[in-house]
Amino acid sequence: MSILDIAAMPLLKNITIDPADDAVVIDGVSKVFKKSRSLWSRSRKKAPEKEQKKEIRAVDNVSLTVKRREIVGILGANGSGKSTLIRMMSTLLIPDEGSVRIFGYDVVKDEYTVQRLINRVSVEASFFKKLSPMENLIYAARLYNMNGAEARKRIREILTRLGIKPDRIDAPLENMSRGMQQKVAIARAFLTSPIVLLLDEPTTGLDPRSKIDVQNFVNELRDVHDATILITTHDMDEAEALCDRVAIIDKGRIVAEGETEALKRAVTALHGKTELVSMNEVFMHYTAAHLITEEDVKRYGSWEKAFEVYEARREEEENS
Ligand SMILES: Nc1ncnc2c1ncn2[C@@H]1O[C@H](COP(=O)(O)OP(=O)(O)OP(=O)(O)O)[C@@H](O)[C@H]1O
Repeated sequence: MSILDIAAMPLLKNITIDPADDAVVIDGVSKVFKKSRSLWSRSRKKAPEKEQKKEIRAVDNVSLTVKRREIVGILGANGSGKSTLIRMMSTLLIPDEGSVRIFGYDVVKDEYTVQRLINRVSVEASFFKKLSPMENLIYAARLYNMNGAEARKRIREILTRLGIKPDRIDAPLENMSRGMQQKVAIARAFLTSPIVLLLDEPTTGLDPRSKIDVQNFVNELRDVHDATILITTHDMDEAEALCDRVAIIDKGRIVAEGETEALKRAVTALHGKTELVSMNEVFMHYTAAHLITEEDVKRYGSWEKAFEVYEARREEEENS
């Protein structure tokens, strides 16, 4: 029996899963935040106090189904709603509208069962920084009722697989780079039960070699251990290398969905090109193409540059 199969067992006792069920069913989900306006914009707009809050539809009527053993990428620019969606799937936020089901269990009604089925990895992982990766992961293993000696062996194996040198495994976490700490967060998710794994920008800040280590591990989790994986990313190469399917999200809405090859073919045809466009072009087409004019391209020198300027402007407006 492999490391991950054993890890899954104690955690999933008493939960019934039908392997024929879809792993994740998101149905018409929305989430609205109320955000205070900045002092600057308040003084400019001179709105009365009670109108000072603006509503942000972070996730807007999203529906998405993920089959068991699928790797699905959620692609979106900064602030497009990716993390909010992932947080609703992992019970950290309650949807305002719609429902999310994980193997048939509702994230609101069956919160505790869902928490045992999913694992979310994110940069803001909470660790005891004075303790070593091994100590932190042993702590996590205890929470999941794993046997100490077994856990120790598995932790060493996973950390080594992720490229953490043996002498760093027992040294304080606070002395490690952000990228290395990110790997420890990934190891923690792999250590516990990866039935559905939610990876929130898992390789942001990692060097190319480490990115490949993580991507190989993600692939292995699906191929060998039947995990279902959702990944949020800005990295189009990663999406292409890893995902069976992607959903592009813009201002909280899914604007395109499908296999990367099919999306590339569709955008190539829409642009009347003969050579297949890149995933970057697909992304830009669905998120901003209609807003960038020929004049913008001329002014900034290239489509990509014009897109960058557009994104920066959008972020600035949002924060005002
Ligand atoms: N707790 C919150 N309170 C108020 N607004 C929020 C909150 N969380 C997110 N938002 C807003 O909701 C929108 C979507 O944010 P979200 O973090 O989901 O985007 P994202 O696609 O994950 O972005 P990034 O790639 O930068 O992490 C943004 O406008 C953000 O400012």
